[in-house]
Amino acid sequence: MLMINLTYSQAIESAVDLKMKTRLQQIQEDLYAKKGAGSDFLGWLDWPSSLPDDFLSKIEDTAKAIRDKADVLVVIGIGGSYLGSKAVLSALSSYFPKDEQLEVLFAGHQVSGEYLKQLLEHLEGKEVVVNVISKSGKTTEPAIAFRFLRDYMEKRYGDGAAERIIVTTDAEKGALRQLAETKGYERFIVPDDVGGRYSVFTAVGLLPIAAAGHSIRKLLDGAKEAETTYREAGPDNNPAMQYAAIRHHLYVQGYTTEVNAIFEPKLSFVQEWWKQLFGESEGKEGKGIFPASVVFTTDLHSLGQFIQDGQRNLFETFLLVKEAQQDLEIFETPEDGDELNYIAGLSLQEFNHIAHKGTSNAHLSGGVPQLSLTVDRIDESQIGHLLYFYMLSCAYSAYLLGINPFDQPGVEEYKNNIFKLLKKPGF
Ligand SMILES: O=P(O)(O)OC[C@H]1O[C@](O)(CO)[C@@H](O)[C@@H]1O
Repeated sequence: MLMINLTYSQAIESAVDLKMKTRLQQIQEDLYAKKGAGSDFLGWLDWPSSLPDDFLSKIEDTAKAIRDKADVLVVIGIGGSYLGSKAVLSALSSYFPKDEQLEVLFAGHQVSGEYLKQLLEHLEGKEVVVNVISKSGKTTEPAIAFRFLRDYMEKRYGDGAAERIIVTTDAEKGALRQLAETKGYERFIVPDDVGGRYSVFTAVGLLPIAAAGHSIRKLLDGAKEAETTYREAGPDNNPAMQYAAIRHHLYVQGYTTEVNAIFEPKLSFVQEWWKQLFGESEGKEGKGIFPASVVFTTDLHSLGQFIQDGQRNLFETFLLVKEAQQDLEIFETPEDGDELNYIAGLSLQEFNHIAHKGTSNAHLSGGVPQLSLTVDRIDESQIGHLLYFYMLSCAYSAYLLGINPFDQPGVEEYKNNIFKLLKKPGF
């Protein structure tokens, strides 16, 4: 069970006052009645509890088929079609995967010729499956990557390439859907009412996660636990509401940047996913909190200075893990040449807990308001709970700003400019 521990008492006391509680209750009512702005995109809200078993079995069977025939799965996608699975895979997989495990690699999340060329070289001599993911089916970066990967697969496997390419896209629209039909690729659907950054529990996230051998049922159990817990709870005992309320309270006082801070580097892509979720949902109409992230203790030796002493417009949210899955203990040496014997017996996780305490106190005294979210450990169910928690809280947070959490009109601006510069027909 996820715990939210809000360490900035001043913020808690005044953030969730009576007026705020009334606003949160109204948002809750509208959210579940699907009455708020963007309510056509609320498919994710009860998604974990309404997933049919045969859908999950189909994902698991396809995942097994991928593992049976491939050494490498290349997942092509960008934004919400990439970050959800990348976040979960980074959190759950070993830092140094074993050779016999399926290697999951990503493409189409940037446009680097060097990356793509080296990726194609890396695939030589390995058995490959490609999962190309795009809700719209027309995003340029993954389309470019897929053109190269498709060509590679067809040259290498001939007619057999079609059995090694899986498409995840809209049921009806988009160039990718059309291509999948023409070529006879296996298809998974991105539901109409789920936007990219809310799609981690659909086939978008689930297929790559299952292919890597993680339990999607446990992941969804965690999400389901969050779904049911936060659906009923009111502002006094609903951390998803409280996190949104405190962010909002700080925002109106001029704290316009939130720094998400972790001590476990495995969570760094959860931070990247969180940045898209909150940034793309809230950054509109001249409003929004800028989502930033740091990995401690690494960044205490770079950005720590700014957080401690720089411009006072930021607040910090620690994302903490109570128990480490694996740990090491600092041992004594007879000569004590590095002068570390004084901490002999201390585990590295204990070191991080102490580092958190020291950092938190320092930053509080530097005038940085703080929250902390704690998960018991990093496993499928806790990550499922955490991601659902963030999605729900993000909806509350955007509604508190008076913003539609589910569109991204600003993204079109740069896309149109690029198309004009590229002289794309029709632009
Ligand atoms: O899945 P698609 O349609 O390729 O979109 C990828 C990403 O691009 C965006 O539209 C922004 O560029 C995101 O909202 C989305 O997650």
